[in-house]
Amino acid sequence: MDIQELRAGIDAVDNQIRDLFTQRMDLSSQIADYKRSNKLPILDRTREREILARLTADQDPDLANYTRMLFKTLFDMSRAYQSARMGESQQLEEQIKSALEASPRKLPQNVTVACQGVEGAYSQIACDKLFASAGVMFMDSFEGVARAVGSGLCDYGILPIENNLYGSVNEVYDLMRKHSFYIVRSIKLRINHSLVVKPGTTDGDIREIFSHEQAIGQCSEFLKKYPNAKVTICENTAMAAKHVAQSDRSDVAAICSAECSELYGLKQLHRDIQNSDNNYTRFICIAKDLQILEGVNKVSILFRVPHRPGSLYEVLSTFATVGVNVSKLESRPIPGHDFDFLFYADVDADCREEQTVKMLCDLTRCTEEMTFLGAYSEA
Ligand SMILES: O=C(O)C(=O)C[C@]1(C(=O)O)C=C[C@@H](O)C=C1
Repeated sequence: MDIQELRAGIDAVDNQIRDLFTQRMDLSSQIADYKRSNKLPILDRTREREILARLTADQDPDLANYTRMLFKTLFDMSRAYQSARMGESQQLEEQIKSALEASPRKLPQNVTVACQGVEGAYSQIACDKLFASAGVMFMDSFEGVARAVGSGLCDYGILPIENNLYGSVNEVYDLMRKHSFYIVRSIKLRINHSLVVKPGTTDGDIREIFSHEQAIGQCSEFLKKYPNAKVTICENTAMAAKHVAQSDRSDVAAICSAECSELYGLKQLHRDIQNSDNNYTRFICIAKDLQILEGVNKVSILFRVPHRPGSLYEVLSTFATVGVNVSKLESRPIPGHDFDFLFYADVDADCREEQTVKMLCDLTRCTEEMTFLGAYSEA
């Protein structure tokens, strides 16, 4: 066969592919309508896997790889078509616009705020800096804080998100996907830890040291001075201090703040014991509904991209196109999904600007999943 005949054959096949593609996209759009009415997510990975397995089962293995590539691209397009149909980006645009109109200008003051731990926790110190006269409700866990805000029990919640020396508080990142809440403010708190004991306890007595794992990590150099002491992790530094204060033992110590030491009647045996003086923790203030307060300059999002070359690049280039700096990019494995990761990004952008809203809408199209976590300023 000469090349002209072969090309005529390809043209005929291409016409069929185009017609079948149109037919497929039309069916996909009808599925989008069904999913919207039944509140189902666009992505159905099990269904995609089933299709790939069925189509490649009796194919030559070399060709099967190409079939997989072709169909993964078709799924990407199908999902993008569905999300445009479902108006995901339009919903986001409307949500931001109505929050800009309805939000208070500043954080209201006579409110109830959920913090994890007990009196004296660093979260409470962060809360006191953001709210002059809030009622604080203490929760057992970070998840308790997210739940208190989600259920409306508390107006706001405070959660630690990262420490510049010890890194991210992974549990809080995981909560962002599990619970629906928005970041409305963030605050950077300088953290100075002390080693505290009951009056009378001396350095030589110490056999066990209690604290939160982040504080233990931040004081790892100092802890080398106590090779014989057991280090025990607590939920929170304030809980560690309370535990030491209430213990009958005189061989225990806690790592916590100076404020906490005073609150529980303990003595600071050593101050500023953290590995570096440049020790900061960022806390986020969360609310159930989106609130965009005055002076916002940061946006946080959570997203998932397909496993194909260039998919993360596409997201990053969306930021670059509008000249937006990415101040943080963190990836977290998705529980129950092998080697599937979620990305969390903080970007320096003003949500009151049209181009930021457009950028966020573009992101809903080039990601498999995109959650807008809020627009806020950092103190
Ligand atoms: O079957 C579905 O649920 C669809 O939405 C269709 C489709 C596809 O294009 O085949 C698209 C997205 C899903 O992730 C799975 C499959």
